[in-house]
Amino acid sequence: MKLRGVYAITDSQLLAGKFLKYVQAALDGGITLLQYRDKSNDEARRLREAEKLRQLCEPYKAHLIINDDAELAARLNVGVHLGQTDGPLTPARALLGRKAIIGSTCHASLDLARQAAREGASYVAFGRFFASQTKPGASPASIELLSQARAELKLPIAVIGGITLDNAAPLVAQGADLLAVVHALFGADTAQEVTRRARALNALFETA
Ligand SMILES: Cc1ncc(COP(=O)(O)OP(=O)(O)O)c(N)n1
Ligand SMILES: Cc1nc(C(=O)O)sc1CCOP(=O)(O)O
Ligand SMILES: [Mg+2]
Repeated sequence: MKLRGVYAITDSQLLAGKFLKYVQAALDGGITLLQYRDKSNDEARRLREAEKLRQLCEPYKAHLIINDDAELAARLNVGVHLGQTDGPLTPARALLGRKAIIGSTCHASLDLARQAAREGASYVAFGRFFASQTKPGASPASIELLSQARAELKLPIAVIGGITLDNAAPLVAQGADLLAVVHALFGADTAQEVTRRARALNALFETA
């Protein structure tokens, strides 16, 4: 399975009232991964929404990833993204099986990425590369780190944090495989614009 392209991440506040419509629009735009990121404790709603997203993803062959919650991912037989305080990778891999996509937040640290690779991650994520409206407090990462990581790591590399159509090209040129975006996609005024932006971000991989 090739992990390359646009990695759309949901935001429950930003998508209020248009959640499924905008996700469908992103899928129409050809996203590779969709992350369900909901920071609430409403387990029933989280299960319902994640199930719906899995159904939506299926005909597009896009992969659903659950943020933070390996148990929910196991329940739905989909992937998970784990940050440094979201639980260890090794038991998540044992729980989800060898084929599951498991991502790991590595901030700006090659050491964390090496460790994630040893512990069975499917991809590593570095960020934030630019100022982020979604997560303004995220710690910064530099494009130099990205080229070092690319030279050393065999795993796909996701980049995140304030990524837009205007700033993403250098990240792809330095070896990013996955452009993880919230606002640059789902902050659009219309569903048609979500699709257009997803296509335009995808097109950056064709010229790289
Ligand atoms: C693709 C991707 N990269 C990084 C993150 C951030 O994960 P984390 O540090 O656990 O922070 P939260 O997203 O849980 O607030 C991510 N979700 N996805
Ligand atoms: C969830 C998240 N994690 C980050 C990190 O740096 O680890 S930045 C971020 C938010 C990404 O949203 P946007 O594309 O709107 O900036
Ligand atoms: Mg997390």
